[in-house]
Amino acid sequence: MPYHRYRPAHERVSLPGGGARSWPSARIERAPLWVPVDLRDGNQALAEPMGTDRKRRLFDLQVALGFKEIEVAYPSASRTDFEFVRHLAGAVQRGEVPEDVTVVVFTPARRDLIERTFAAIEGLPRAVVHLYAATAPVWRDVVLGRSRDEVRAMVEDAARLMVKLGGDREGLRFQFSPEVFNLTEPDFVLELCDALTGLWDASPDRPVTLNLPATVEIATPNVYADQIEYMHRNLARRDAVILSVHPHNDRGTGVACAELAVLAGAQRVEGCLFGNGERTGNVDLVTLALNLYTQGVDPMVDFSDIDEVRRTVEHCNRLPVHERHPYGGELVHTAFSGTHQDAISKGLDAHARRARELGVPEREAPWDVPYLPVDPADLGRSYEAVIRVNSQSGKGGVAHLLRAHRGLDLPRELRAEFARVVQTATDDSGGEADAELLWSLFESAYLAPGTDGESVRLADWRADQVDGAAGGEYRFVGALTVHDRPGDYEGTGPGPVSAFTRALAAAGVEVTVLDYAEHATSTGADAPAAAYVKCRVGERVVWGAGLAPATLTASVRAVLSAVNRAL
Ligand SMILES: CC(=O)SCCNC(=O)CCNC(=O)[C@H](O)C(C)(C)COP(=O)(O)OP(=O)(O)OC[C@H]1O[C@@H](n2cnc3c(N)ncnc32)[C@H](O)[C@@H]1OP(=O)(O)O
Ligand SMILES: CC(C)C(=O)C(=O)O
Repeated sequence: MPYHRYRPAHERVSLPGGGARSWPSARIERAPLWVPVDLRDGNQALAEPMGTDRKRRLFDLQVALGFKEIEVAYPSASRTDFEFVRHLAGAVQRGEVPEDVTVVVFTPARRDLIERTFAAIEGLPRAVVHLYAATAPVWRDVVLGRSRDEVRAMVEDAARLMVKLGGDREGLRFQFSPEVFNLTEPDFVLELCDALTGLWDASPDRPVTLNLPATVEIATPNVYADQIEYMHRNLARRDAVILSVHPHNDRGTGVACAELAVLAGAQRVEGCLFGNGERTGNVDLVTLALNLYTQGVDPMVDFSDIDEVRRTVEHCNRLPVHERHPYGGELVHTAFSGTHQDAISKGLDAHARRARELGVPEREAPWDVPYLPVDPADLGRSYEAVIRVNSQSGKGGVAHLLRAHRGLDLPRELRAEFARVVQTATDDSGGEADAELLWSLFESAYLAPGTDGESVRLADWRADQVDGAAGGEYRFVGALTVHDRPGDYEGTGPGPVSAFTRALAAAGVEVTVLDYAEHATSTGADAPAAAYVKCRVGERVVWGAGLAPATLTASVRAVLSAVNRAL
């Protein structure tokens, strides 16, 4: 590959004086103003641009999520976009749009198109008109065919026209974007931006937005951060400027660029939900906002039902969101691999314990669960999807699903044993074992023994305490069929389970109980009981399990399960 055709970024952009920087040691402690541009920049990247219905649906979603400034159209580009702005003007007048929401419309620096843009926003009480022009050398030379001075004149003419058409209109503000800011000479951008804030008479009461796009990402994010910090330090009328950024994602570092830009002084970030947009997309606002959220900073937007947001965005864009997309992808909170599942399962238990100790609901307790940077419940997701089992899963994941779906808390050794049963099944199928399949594997491995066709069957049994016996002896009496030979047997022991093993011994089946556990499968007096026993049966050591309304019955079934598994 002829890599020598490409030039490194430091040869293409350099800051006067090398660029002083304070951003490396800064922290983001509050959310910038997020401005979704899905309805303009995102829309212009779609094979089938949105009509009014889809645009309105996405706009309403963005309002509901809490965005306060929303770029809605390029009204001079098409009738659809013009009409959408007219539609919104009606919606605002009907009170359908909250008063703290401002719409932004986008225009190139061309007289006819600017006039059309102003016609579109007629009657809108609050709006930002966003002017853009290409300023980077290649664009000046190749696209516009204009020198720096000619570009400056073009931009200033456009800016003056905007003042003429709406300069004294209350509720109207102006925005400027030097296209491909990150490839434009810093002194030229500064010159243009300062000229515009002068021309538009930017003031703290009526600030101008200067939006500095990484139209095409060309360098590592630290370079963009330096460029933004340079502007932040050198812009005139800084207190009358809202410094905004608009990163694209050509190098896959749009999020990093936006975050470093905010560290460097940006106050506003334009992007799209789930990163739709030209080529590799605009920076993803969902990721940015939730990155802040998971640092304990209020993101000022609400993604508590992330799946609904994703579905709406997919519907409006007619594009899928990748399953691995940060925060919102279908699989991002799911672990298939054994050690991750084990850690998550232990982490969720520890979290529940911590909440109990602190006396707070689980949703309020500090979050520290391995492999899950965010509590899926905060995004409207259930824990059910967190652990999914396939052949790469281990005992932790298998045990978690049995506990979550069936209330079974298997002893550690039994977990390992059952995990091998599951792995054999998933290795054979090559697929996933969902909660239903796990249950049926557990049933046939542990709960089915003792039914018809098994080596040892038990019918009509009783286990009673023997009156007056020292230490409270038990007697077990039952009809046992061993290898198809029926008989009535009894045994006594210090507990009902040992009395049962003696009855089994009387029937010729030698069983020693090595370990035992039991628990209720849910809360409440009627909760069915689960019992687990580890037995030596002849030469073999096996686990058995039993479920029943009463603990004693569950224990007897567990012993029978072990015996039949061994035989
Ligand atoms: C980085 C960005 O996202 S920029 C926004 C990009 N978005 C879009 O282009 C979507 C909407 N665009 C459109 O519908 C059309 O391009 C229109 C209606 C704006 C203009 O259409 P046309 O007049 O047919 O021009 P065309 O689409 O070929 O655009 C190229 C012309 O625009 C000029 N141009 C490009 N950017 C600008 C600008 N910011 N200001 C003024 N003129 C510009 C080019 O120099 C070229 O002019 P030329 O024909 O004299 O060489
Ligand atoms: C902000 C505008 C000009 C834009 O969409 C870009 O540069 O990517």
